[in-house]
Amino acid sequence: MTSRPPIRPELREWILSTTRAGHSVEAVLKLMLETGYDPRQSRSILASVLNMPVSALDAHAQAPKSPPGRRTRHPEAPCMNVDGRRIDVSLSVESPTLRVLHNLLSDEECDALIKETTPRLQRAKTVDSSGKQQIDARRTSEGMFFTLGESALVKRIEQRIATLLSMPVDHGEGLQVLHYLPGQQYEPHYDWFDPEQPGFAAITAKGGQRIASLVMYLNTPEAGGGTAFPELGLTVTAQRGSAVYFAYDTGDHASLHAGLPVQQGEKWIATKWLRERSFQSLSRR
Ligand SMILES: O=C(O)CCC(=O)C(=O)O
Ligand SMILES: [Fe+2]
Repeated sequence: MTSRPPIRPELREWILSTTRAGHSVEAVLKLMLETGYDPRQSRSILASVLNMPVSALDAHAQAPKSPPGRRTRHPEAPCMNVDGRRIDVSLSVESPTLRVLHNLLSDEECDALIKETTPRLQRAKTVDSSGKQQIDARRTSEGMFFTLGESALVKRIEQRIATLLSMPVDHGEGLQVLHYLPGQQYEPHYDWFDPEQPGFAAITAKGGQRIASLVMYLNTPEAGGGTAFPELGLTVTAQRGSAVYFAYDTGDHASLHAGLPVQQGEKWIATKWLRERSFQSLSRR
């Protein structure tokens, strides 16, 4: 293992602000070389700050431009036939783009996902402005991430989502499962990453921006626990096997949403976030 040299905070900040301002990785490397950094050192520093392997950096630097971002296909009422299932679209909103879906998952799939998750729970984390996972007081649930295609069940669900939204599986982040107990909630937030945050370049270096979310309910809480969209005055009821899908552009404030406090019983959800570009390699699947 090679240990990485410490990176001066001013240099880190300069790299982040320069890439955030739209300069390519190649241009940043060129500037570093001109300032006197040696080629190997600059690549290693840049890869570390942008949180990507040096090999990905090389591929990035050679690529003339990122491919244009893709968008999900929005499910259409009254229903979509996917994977031998009839998925009902019971509510459609156009701004923000939002769909309530019934029968996305079977009862058996919901129960099996909860069972696979239970031994691996820990306090849910959010991504901080530098791209690191952190415990967040706004989110009091417990949760965990599956890797892409981690189990046969996860793979099946991911494939169903990919077909439903017409988006390759590798544009998805790993499935996140959250567990809320009475009083626990997820306060209002956006799922897209804020370009004003210093870590934006690092968070979006792989996969680009988030473009859509799918929150799947794995059980029906006895009371509370819906997903609220305050800008719409809408609360989607958490119901086993159902889901809320919403798509957004960067800066879309109408997509503000919250997991309301569970009042009685518990709440289990699985969330799939979609990126505009390929987010991960499928080589291990
Ligand atoms: O718990 C909910 O209903 C919403 C979850 C959510 O917003 C998220 O996982 O990003
Ligand atoms: Fe969210």
